[in-house]
Parts: sequence; C-alpha cells; structure tokens
Amino acid sequence: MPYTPETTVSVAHHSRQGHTAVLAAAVADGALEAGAQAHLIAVDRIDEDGWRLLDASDAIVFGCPTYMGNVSSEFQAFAEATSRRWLDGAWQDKVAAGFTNSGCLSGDKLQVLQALTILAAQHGMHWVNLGLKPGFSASTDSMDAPNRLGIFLGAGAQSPADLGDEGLHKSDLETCRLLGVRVATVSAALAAGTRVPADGVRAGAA
Ligand SMILES: Cc1cc2nc3c(=O)[nH]c(=O)nc-3n(C[C@H](O)[C@H](O)[C@H](O)COP(=O)(O)O)c2cc1C
Repeated sequence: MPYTPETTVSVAHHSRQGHTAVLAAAVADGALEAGAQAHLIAVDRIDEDGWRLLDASDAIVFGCPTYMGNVSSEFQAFAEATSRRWLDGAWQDKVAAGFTNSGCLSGDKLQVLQALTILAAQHGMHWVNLGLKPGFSASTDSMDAPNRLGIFLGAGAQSPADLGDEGLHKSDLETCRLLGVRVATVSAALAAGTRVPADGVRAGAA
C-alpha cells in the first residue's frame, strides 16, 4: 500500500468582481478530490489565521485577475507582505502554482503567470505547471476542452467584461479544477518522499 500523506493546499487569491474567486474554488475542489485538505484565502482580507494557514500548507496556489497586463494591485500588496516569510525562508520548498483570469482571450495573462512564478521562486517554492496539452489548436478541437487557451505555465481563464460569474467558460473551470488535482498529487508525492510516516515505512520500502 503506497504511503500517501494528507497534504494541505491553500488557494491564495484576489478577486474584485468575483470571477477569479469562482476559479479559486474550482482549484480547491480539484485539490479536495485528489485527497488534500483545501483552504480558500482571499489575500485582500487575510488575517493572522490566514497567514497561519499559508505557513502550514504544503502547497500554495496563487491567483488573481489580470489588471493592465499584470497582477492586481491587491495581489501585489499581498506579495509584498510575504517579504517577512521570504526573509525567514518560511515557504522554502512548498509547492506553488498559479492561475489568472482576464477579459481578453490573451489580455497579457502570461505576464501575470510569470509574476506569480517569480514570487514562488523568490520563496524557494517548487512551481508546478499546468501539465495539460492545448485544448484548442486544430480545426477539429473543441473550445470546451480543458486548456482551451493553450497556456502551459499555469491555468489561464477568460470571461467577458460585461458578464458576471455566468460568463466563466466551462473549459476554464475544468482547467482550474485539474490544476488543483495536479498540485495536490505533486504535493502528496513530495511529502511521501520527505516525511517519515508514523510506521516508519515509505512507499517502495522493503
Ligand atoms: C483595472 C483593470 C485592468 C484590467 N486589465 C486587463 C488586462 O490587462 N487584460 C485583460 O484582458 N483584462 C483586463 N481587465 C479585465 C479583468 O481582468 C476581468 O474583468 C477579470 O475577470 C476580473 O476578475 P475578477 O472578477 O476576479 O475581479 C482589467 C480590469 C480592470 C478593472
């Protein structure tokens, strides 16, 4: 029986109009399905309990809307507030991943995912990419397939500016759910390789 330790995945997100919050919930759903505990933390309202949850998490998935081709100012305020953790190395070797939503199909989302990747790298975290082939790259493909926008670094989503949550695309919701599954799976594998289980026997041990 393989040793699969329970892991905790926190989704540290900002959302001003609610779209990104729904995507954050999809990431958390995926992590739960894969056997992790999951927490949703709105970074613009984070309190001491929220910081404690992040510090205790095996993985942190960062998410925010794309604003002017970059992370939202609320998310950036959170990123800067993590500098104490950077100083202490508190998030070193945690798993990280990211997602973003924008009004345009592209909207310069890549810049946001790169900013989130660099935040994770500064903390010494292990970045987990999306791990999905593009959903829509041939004339026979469907825009309903996961990763319809063909992004590899993390999950990218798009919702029309004049619509609320109902404007979120089912492909994007599924893409975020699958990111949550992947992060939880990688976190469990990493924990199995580094934590000593109660019975002292790891997967593959004689
Ligand atoms: C200040 C501001 C800047 C924005 N900049 C971009 C942008 O650069 N690219 C884009 O595609 N959409 C842009 N948008 C649209 C948002 O990314 C989009 O509405 C997103 O769904 C908002 O997420 P939220 O509902 O979680 O707040 C911008 C919106 C605002 C309010």
